[in-house]
Amino acid sequence: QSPTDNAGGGRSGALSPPPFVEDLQRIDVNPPRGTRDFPPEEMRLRNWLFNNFKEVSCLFGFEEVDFPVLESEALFVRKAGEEIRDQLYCFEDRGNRRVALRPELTPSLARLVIQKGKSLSLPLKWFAVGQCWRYERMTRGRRREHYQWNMDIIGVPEVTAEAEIISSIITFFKRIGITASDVGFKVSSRKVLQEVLMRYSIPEESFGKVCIIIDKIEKIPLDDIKKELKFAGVSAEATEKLLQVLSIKSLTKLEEILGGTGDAIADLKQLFSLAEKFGYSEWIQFDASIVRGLAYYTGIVFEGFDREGKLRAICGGGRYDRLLSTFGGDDIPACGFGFGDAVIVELLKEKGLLPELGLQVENIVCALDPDLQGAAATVATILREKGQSVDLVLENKPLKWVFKRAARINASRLILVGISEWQKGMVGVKILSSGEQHEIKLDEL
Ligand SMILES: OCc1cccc(Br)n1
Repeated sequence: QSPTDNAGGGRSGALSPPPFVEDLQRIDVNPPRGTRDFPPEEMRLRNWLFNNFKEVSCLFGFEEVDFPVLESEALFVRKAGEEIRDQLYCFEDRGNRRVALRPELTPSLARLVIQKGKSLSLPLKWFAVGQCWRYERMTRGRRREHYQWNMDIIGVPEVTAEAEIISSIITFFKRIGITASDVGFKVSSRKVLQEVLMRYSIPEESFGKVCIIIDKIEKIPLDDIKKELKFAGVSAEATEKLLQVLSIKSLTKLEEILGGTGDAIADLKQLFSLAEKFGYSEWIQFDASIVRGLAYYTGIVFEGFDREGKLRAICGGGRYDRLLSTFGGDDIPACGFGFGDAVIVELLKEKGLLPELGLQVENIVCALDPDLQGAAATVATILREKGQSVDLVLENKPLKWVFKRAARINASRLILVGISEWQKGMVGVKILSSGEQHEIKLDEL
């Protein structure tokens, strides 16, 4: 709509709609179900959070990457019964291609690593912050999108990689005021389950599916878990053994049950020893029930939890040494984590740790006379070219309005462009915190 179309609206304030609009239905001005807008205040908090994600990633020497939000559906169609598959936001595009809004970032990362192939020098330390989607029936009123911070180390088979990425998350928590009294990490290894299943000759290809069933152990009745395990080919005896092992909370006990020769125990012992050296032992504990809900994990798995038990898992991750070969690539050992942007904000609210993030502008510049609007623009440009932020008053407004806006935007200085000062090549400056007022030359701004 151009300004001249102003049908009946006054010079100031909202324009009344032109005649043809009346017979249109007003659109729904809310964002689509399960999605969020980020108006300025929410966007400041989001930027604060993401800046901490990125600063920690760079502190650990990681490089930022990103991928399309839209991916081929084939990237996510794993057959292990994962919730992330059941809730895939997928459709057929106008070219009849099956596509999906990514529900996570790791498969895209794996795709890019395969695509780049031999041109990459390992190890890779990549991070990303990206919006991920799920299509969940709104019966539960949950969100359909969130932003995930991911850090991944590709090409390191040793547990030092897992120890490093856990250290990065703890560094993040400490930066934003979260302590080991607020949050802990439950750590286990899928090799624990694997060693049990192998003793009962459960085929390797059932492994991912069994883990997904076990991951639901606190979400559905135990009888349903047993039924699903039976359907997956796990005998009643094997199921009982599995459940017994899953209740173990100490490495010593686990070693008694599994024996001290397997990789599971060796990996976990090494991780806890490295935790000591990194200085974060108080943050982590062994918990055999942790399997995580993604089929592709093959080793150490972990999840961050709030010790008050009020919130869902804050973050989670683990080792995934076989993901690339599922896409036809050569396997490269890898581990990483995902950290969503919603639960952490709930935790910060709970702990009274949300930062105060008001708008801050250094200068508000105002012409005292409509004929000086051009002069005010000149002053604003001089200040901006010096790297100073300026809110330029763009209309002829009473001073009362200007002071009110200056307070709302937390301006430090009010620059008044008046005719008498301007004729001397000067402007009026008012320091808003002290009220002190003086005239200065333009080159002293
Ligand atoms: O935590 C799983 C997940 C994936 C995509 C979107 C949202 Br909301 N949540």
